[in-house]
Amino acid sequence: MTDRIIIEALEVETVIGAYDWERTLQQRLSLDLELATDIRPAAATDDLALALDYAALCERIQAFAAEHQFELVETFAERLVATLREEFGITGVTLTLRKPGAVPAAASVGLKITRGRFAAPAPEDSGT
Ligand SMILES: Nc1nc2c(c(=O)[nH]1)N=C([C@H](O)[C@@H](O)CO)CN2
Repeated sequence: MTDRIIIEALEVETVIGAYDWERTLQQRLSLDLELATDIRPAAATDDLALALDYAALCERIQAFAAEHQFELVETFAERLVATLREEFGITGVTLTLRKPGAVPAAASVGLKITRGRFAAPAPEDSGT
């Protein structure tokens, strides 16, 4: 299964940074996500209840950003992806995180991680 829900340039505000001055203000992060899913049950029924709801995902990501304060973007990314996988039952997530303005000479800096799997596991060897 290779279907994916995508979320692009989702902006969140959070306290994040390794330096003292960063502990006292909110900074903006921009997030791109690809989330493994099988769209066929939702497509066959036209029923949101059977879909991976991108609006609910965005709301949860905004709440996660508001309720946590990390020093490193690495920690934010790893913990966010673990939370989404656990709460939404998602097998695979790719997250690109950008912290615009962190390095004035760069448009943005950040990271990209993939956790879990996007393809269905290979059928088990029947032994024949
Ligand atoms: N790999 C990382 N490098 C740096 C991070 C980070 O989170 N991961 N953070 C900083 C500072 O907080 C920076 O964003 C302040 O401008 C520096 N390097």
